[in-house]
Parts: sequence; structure tokens; C-alpha cells
Amino acid sequence: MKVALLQLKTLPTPEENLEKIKQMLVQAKQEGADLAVLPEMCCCPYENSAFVRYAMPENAPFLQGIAEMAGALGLYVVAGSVPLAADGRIYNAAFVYDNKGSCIARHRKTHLFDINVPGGQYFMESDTFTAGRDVTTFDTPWGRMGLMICYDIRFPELSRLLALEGARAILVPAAFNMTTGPAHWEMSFRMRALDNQVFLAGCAPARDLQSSYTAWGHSIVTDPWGSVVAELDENEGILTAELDFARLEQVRAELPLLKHRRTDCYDIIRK
Ligand SMILES: O=C(O)CCC(=O)C(=O)O
Repeated sequence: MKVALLQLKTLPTPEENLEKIKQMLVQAKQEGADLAVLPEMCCCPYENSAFVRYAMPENAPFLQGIAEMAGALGLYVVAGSVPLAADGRIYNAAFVYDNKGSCIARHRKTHLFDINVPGGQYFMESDTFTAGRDVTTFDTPWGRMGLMICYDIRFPELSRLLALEGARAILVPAAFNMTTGPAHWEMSFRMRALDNQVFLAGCAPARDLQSSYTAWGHSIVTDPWGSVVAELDENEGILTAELDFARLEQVRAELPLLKHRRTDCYDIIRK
């Protein structure tokens, strides 16, 4: 399976971002992608005021436009994320469209990013968002995939559950920043891939020094051995990588970590 991560420099409005995303999806398809991933908050700036202003229902023109492109190009697309208006609340949510343009999965970010590093990053997603309760997988011709959003990656229980539920790759629309990005981004993607012997693909926005939240960029693919398969720098671009699932079987056969778990001593359960 060839994955394409669309590291776009986010524009002010959903309409402008949709036009750019359409062009990048065409380019990803031309580069042979089977599945494309968009960054966290790919429709608007990563700002609480923008989340309120652009909160959209599931059938909004922005999401419908991406679904139509997925069908027209015959490409699986992880459209994530957007501020989703539902039940009188706003969620940070990602949607997956299959190669016919049908929605086959949705994930409401489970862990909200509330952070206060003096002299570094401050952000309170809980000022705007309600947390989801999702553990999200979906099936494709290449096997089962898991889906998380950004800060979700920091909670190993969630990726372990996804792996135990059969995910062979975990796709992560994300947007680390200039404080946590250099410290934790690559390590988190390598560790979650290594712990669970799966592929991870993290798609970030390109860095924009004019924006109120400066993204780290560095969209990345890591493999079941914990190695980096491919990684971008901070600039806009498309990262493509082949996920070789034979490699996953090989690593799991040689170093059977998941089989060696002591479920007689401890366990992890979905509630
Ligand atoms: O975990 C981090 O350091 C960044 C998380 C984040 O930016 C987010 O969840 O939106």
C-alpha cells in the first residue's frame, strides 16, 4: 500500500483549503498513492476562534468535496481533521472516505490537547472541543487500519488497543508545535510503531511562521521495527511511502512482542 501524506500550509478558510487539497490529491494519485492522509485541522487555522467559526456538520461542502475527490480519483482519503458540529457540541474529528467516496470511518479526538509550557507552547483545546470516546479502526483491501488524532498518540493504551483489534497501520492527522515537535514527534511515532509492531503515518501541516500556532511539520512514516521509513522537513510537500506488510509479519515472527504479553498478569480493555 502506498500512502501519501499531504503536508499543506493551511489557508484561512475551508473553501481555500479545499481547492489546495484537491490539487494535492490529484498529485498524490499521479504519484501512485492508494491512500492519502491530510493534517489535523486541514480546513482552517489551528486556533480556538477558527474552530468555532468554521465548525461544520458531517455533510458540509468541505467534507463532501473531499469525498467526491476520493471517489473521482479512486483513492482512500483520511480527511482529518475538522471542527465537527454535532449534538450542540464541537469535536475535533477525522473522516475516512473509501475509493468510491463513501464514508467508512469517523474518529472524534479522544484526548484533548491542553498544554501550558512556560516560555513554550500554551493551548487549551478544551476551551472549544468536547472529547470523543472512540477507538477507531476501518478495513481496506490492504488490511485493517487504525485512526487517531495528534495528542492521542501520547497515550499508549489507545494504539495498543488499535493493534489488538487488528490494525496493521495507524494513521494520525497531527500538528505538533515548535516546543513539543523537536522533543517528542519522531520519538512518539517510532515508539508507538515499535511497541505495537505496526506502521504509523503522521501527517502535519507545513510550518507557517505567520500563524498563531506554529506547526513543526515533519510528516513521517515509521515501521514495525521502529525505524523511520520517510520524513519531510517543515515545508509544504507530499510524502509518499510504501507500507510493506510482509515486513510487519517478519518483525512479528522474529520478535513476537504481542504474543509475549502477560495477559495473566495484566490486561488492557476498551470501555
Ligand atoms: O502532543 C503534542 O505535543 C501536540 C499535540 C497537538 O498539537 C494536538 O493534539 O493538536
